[in-house]
Amino acid sequence: MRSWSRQPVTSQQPAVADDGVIVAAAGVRKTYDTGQVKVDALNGVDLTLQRGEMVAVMGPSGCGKTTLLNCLSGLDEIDAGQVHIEGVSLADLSDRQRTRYRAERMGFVFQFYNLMPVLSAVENVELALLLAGVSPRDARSRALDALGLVGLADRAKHVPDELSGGERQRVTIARALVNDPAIVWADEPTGDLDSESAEEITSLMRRLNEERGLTFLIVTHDIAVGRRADRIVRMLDGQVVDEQRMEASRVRTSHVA
Ligand SMILES: Nc1ncnc2c1ncn2[C@@H]1O[C@H](COP(=O)(O)OP(=O)(O)OP(=O)(O)O)[C@@H](O)[C@H]1O
Repeated sequence: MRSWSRQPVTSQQPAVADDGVIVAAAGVRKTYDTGQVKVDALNGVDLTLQRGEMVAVMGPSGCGKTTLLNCLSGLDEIDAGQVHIEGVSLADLSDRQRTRYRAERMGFVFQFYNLMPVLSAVENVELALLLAGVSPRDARSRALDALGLVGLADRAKHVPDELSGGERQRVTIARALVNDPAIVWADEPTGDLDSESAEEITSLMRRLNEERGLTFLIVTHDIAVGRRADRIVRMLDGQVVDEQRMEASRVRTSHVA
């Protein structure tokens, strides 16, 4: 397998900008064109995230939250505007460079886990590392460390079917963390969970944010998640219409492990 390069992804730009801004988006537009209908999902979004922030994106169904997450993370291409992550303009990267950048610098958590059903928890967590050329021994050790961080060291050998919803989501968080990313994008991470598990997952993300300085952008309908964030960004009809700082949210969180 090829080795994993740590060089900047473009020659013109640094891989890491040090002004405290991790995400800078300006005038972002996205239109879905199905052939018959055009949907303006994002209508000029400006958004800045500071390194180490935990931001919740909220708003009614269909207002563009998931589209925003996909466009900011480079999963989807934008039609106008600019997105810089750590000073890197995603538009200046080839598909291959963008994929590599995502793998090296970003983690993802989705509502329905996206775990491989035939793989155990530790195998799910180490998979991306193995694909990136990390040796099996290192990958296993890092995956076990990540499972330890989310309090699941004793479930490493379990397949997803043998885990609760909250435990599965902790595996996806371990998977998102294992490459030591700069930012984690989470789309409805508590959407499939009962309220107790949702609270555990929210506390876990908060703890990882506070203890490891990990930046989170979380798309959510769950106001309990919003209350634990540093900031709630509210969207309507493809635009950011309001931002609310949650001053009291940075309190010590209980450990899940
Ligand atoms: N692949 C697609 N093709 C066409 N239209 C799409 C596509 N994805 C999203 N849309 C439309 O774009 C708009 C924004 O969708 P998006 O999923 O971003 O909203 P959302 O705020 O995340 O909604 P929800 O809270 O229900 O998940 C919606 O009108 C949706 O129907």
